[in-house]
Amino acid sequence: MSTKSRHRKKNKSRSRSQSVISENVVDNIKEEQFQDGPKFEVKVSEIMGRYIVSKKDIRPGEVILSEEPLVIGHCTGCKVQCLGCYKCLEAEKSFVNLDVKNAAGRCAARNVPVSRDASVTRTWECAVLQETKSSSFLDYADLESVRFHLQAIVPLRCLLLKSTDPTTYNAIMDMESHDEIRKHIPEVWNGDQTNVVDRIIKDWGLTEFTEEEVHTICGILEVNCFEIGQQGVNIRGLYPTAFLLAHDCVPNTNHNDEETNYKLTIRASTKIPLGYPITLSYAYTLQLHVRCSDPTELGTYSGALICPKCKTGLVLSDQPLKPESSWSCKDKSGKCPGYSIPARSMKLLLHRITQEVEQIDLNGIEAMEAFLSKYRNVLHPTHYLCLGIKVSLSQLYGKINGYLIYELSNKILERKRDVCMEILRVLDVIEPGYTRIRGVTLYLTACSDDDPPHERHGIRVVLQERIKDETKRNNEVPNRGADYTQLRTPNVPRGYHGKSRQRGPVANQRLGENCWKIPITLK
Ligand SMILES: C[S@@+](CC[C@H](N)C(=O)[O-])C[C@H]1O[C@@H](n2cnc3c(N)ncnc32)[C@H](O)[C@@H]1O
Repeated sequence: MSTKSRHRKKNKSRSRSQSVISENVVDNIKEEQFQDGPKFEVKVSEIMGRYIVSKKDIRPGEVILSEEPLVIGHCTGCKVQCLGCYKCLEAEKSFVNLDVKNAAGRCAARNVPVSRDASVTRTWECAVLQETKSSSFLDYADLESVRFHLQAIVPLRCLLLKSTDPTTYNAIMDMESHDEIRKHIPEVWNGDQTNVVDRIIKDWGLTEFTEEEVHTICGILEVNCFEIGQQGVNIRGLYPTAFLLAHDCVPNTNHNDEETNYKLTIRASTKIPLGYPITLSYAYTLQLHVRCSDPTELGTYSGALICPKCKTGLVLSDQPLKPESSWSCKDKSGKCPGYSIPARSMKLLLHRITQEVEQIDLNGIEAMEAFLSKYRNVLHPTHYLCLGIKVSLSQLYGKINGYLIYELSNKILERKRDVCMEILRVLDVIEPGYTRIRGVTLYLTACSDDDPPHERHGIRVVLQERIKDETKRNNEVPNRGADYTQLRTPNVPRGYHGKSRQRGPVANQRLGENCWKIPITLK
């Protein structure tokens, strides 16, 4: 099971404290879902629109709602994925050989991508694709172009519901699309025009739909979809009720989707008192930087850099709510002569470092440690880029060949423990309560959530066991050694911090601690 984040709305995000709660209750919750009635009700705020609040005190771990999607399909920015099972097919040789009939990777009848395991005849839109000959536009010699075509599949699925299932279509059309805002963002609006609107109406000839209607569907998908899917299958889904959850940088729920039917279950991660908004984070919490108005990000410093002038002060945003704001050293000791960097230079610097992170091999423990060492004088230790790497390290130490738990030296075990504790300290602030990542990290440190934070040092138990064992071994021969199998890590997706990583060598070793000195040219 994977925990995924919802697409974050980029253009209008305000804090909960700004919301004005109206007494209107929208009565669209399926009461039969819970024996003792729904645990939430819908309210309307002038700022947030509809959102849900708890109708009773909810305990951590309690299921708040569980439902199947109205529609699912390829994400924007998808790979060439099967229309039925969404498996990535880009490695299929048959794509480049258009003479191969019935080859896996391409459906001979409709020319659309289909895996060996899934039949495209089961997908809703196949008849339409066949009738409109839309798949004749697919050029498998140019996979990039095929990817763009696939972006129109979910909008098409939504539009087809208009005649096949008008109730579901109306439920979808009742969601927010933010058309008025999106119209003024050319890269969004024009991208949708080319990749979806023109594709469906002009290329595929489905003239029964208006441009306005297709744009609205694009907006609805962008604002309300959840990213779902597991094991490298990245797709998006629209859910009938879950879309109502408001965003909070420190959410009080977590969610997961099931592998076969993509059923989404939302659980409370903390106690949610009666009448309190039920929230989730629209972005991965570990990647959210600049948490509303607080430049310290609630004291986690997950966006902070270390000042290149005084070497100790932290460089934070001067006005976190303004993306164009400069960043400067906030040293209060008087040691710093003053340091400031414009927003664009900061963005470029982070872009460069992010690219470097993305080059690190998914199992590259040494490369990850080298990255942390290289940037130790540049990025705060809990900067989101370092934290992402540390989440990977916490899972890799003890898990991969050459670093299996019983092979780890005391020093590396201590490193694993320290990394886990650092992650837990940040999670205590930004993702409190019962969440999957907390569970995994606690497991990795072999400690319990009941332990007070300063006593979370389960690996110490292992170290003590080992010392005892080694002492014993010195006295009693032969000895088969301590049994560390209990400490095997659960099967968690690699790089769980949610960032997909490319394989390849760690690039740009030259940057390192001197990266602040590299001239940053702005266009
Ligand atoms: C997925 S929809 C949530 C349901 C929506 N409020 C409705 O009435 O259909 C996401 C939209 O809700 C609003 N929203 C959600 N959380 C918010 C927050 N914390 N502050 C301001 N607006 C929020 C934004 O307009 C956002 O684009």
